[in-house]
Amino acid sequence: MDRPVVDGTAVRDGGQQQPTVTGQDGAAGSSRPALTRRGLLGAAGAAGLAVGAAGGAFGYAAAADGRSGGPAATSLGAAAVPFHGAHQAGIVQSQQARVHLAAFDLAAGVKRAQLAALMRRWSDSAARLAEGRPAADHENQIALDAGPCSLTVTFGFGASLFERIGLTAARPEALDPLPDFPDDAIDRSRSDGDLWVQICADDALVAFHALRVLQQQAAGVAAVRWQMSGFSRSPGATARPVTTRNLMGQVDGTNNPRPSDASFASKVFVAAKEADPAWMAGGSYAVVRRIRMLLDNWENLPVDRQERVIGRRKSDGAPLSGGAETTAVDLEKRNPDGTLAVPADAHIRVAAPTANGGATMLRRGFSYHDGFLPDGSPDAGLLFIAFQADPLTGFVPVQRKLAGADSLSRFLRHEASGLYAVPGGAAPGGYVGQALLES
Ligand SMILES: C=CC1=C(C)c2cc3[nH]c(cc4nc(cc5[nH]c(cc1n2)c(C)c5CCC(=O)O)C(CCC(=O)O)=C4C)c(C)c3C=C
Ligand SMILES: [Fe+2]
Repeated sequence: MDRPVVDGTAVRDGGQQQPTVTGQDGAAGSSRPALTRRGLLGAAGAAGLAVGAAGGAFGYAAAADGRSGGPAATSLGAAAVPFHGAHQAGIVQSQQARVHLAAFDLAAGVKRAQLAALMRRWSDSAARLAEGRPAADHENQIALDAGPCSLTVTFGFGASLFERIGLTAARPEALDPLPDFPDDAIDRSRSDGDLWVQICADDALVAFHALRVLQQQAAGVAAVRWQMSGFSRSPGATARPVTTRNLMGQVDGTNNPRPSDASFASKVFVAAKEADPAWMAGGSYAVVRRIRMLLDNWENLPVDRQERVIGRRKSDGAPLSGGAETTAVDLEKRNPDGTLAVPADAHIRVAAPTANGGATMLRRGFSYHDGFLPDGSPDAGLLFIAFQADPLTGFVPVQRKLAGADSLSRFLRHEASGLYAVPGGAAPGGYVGQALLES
């Protein structure tokens, strides 16, 4: 799982700060200053939104204003991420506490126009829910009283979609199936899919509400193929902003690219002038892998050996070459006995962009735990999610190398896999995928 990448990160992880409305363009400093709950509503009003008529919006608005007599909504509830923008929300923002991933397959015979109507409906609902308003239809009141809780909804298209709606020529080459990697144990029934949705929020009810609304709105057009749920650290759980940990206990996300990096946008998003096909301008490609951790084996390994598997200290995430968590890794550094400080098969050495022709991706994974297997071992691990401008120069070369040379791989099983084209963001009044579906 990976490190928060925008200013909002620090806000979320530390949990002690004021609510924010986080800009979704990902540029450094794109997080807007803290808004009060009244300010949030004021901003919504200024954008021409109908806040406060009935249902969830009224409940939230009234509570926020203190008119309902109940306690005021918290800063966590009031935090909002705009749905509209150049890029979709849910990519550059720090991980929220909860995630639902779902893939949908189109019903037989569904035409392009029906899919366009669904994408419009989904986009409209995602925009409303991200503001703490009720969905336009199929509103079930599960999230009644709650604020938006940093809800983001991100939509993607799988390779199988294009032929189904007669748009084969518009399918990006970058959506060619991922290769099989050594030791993959992929369950295809929990992989792929025509449509992909990533729903993230800092509240479990808010996240499930969005999932249920989208599922019901798709009835007759698309049905759930697979669904997975995950979690990350809750805002306020730590005394100060810190990088989150994964279920192996490692500090995870330190060396993610940051929006302030000069190459960030070109590595993560498809540039408009290079977009091929053109409808992917401002978009990204999401690689999704369900990676089970063999935790019984891992936890039997002494901590000093665990540290050599990753190449970082477990206590604070500092590289074994020295310094603190954010100190640049020195891959040449040697111990007094002449051995490499970061071993040759350490995860961070094998995965590093310098070892993979500059391959870079924005990792935004979540932990999952789905109970215990018959042998008593946890069915738990990482919902690995990586965004990049091109998976052929991002995920693919790195995973190819990891599968052969990474000492972490003997503690992992890749069990499900998906690759999705994530179109650019929608403008108000538009919908995600419009440039494809109305081409
Ligand atoms: C193909 C890409 C990657 C997969 C799959 C992957 C799985 C995976 N990683 C961890 C834990 C950590 N990964 C860390 C760093 C790191 N991982 C990748 C890529 C994949 N990881 C990259 C590119 C990097 C950064 C390398 C660098 O430049 O230093 C770390 C260290 C902290 C950090 O920088 O994030 C940890 C810890 C797990 C547990 C896992 C599968 C379950
Ligand atoms: Fe990793």
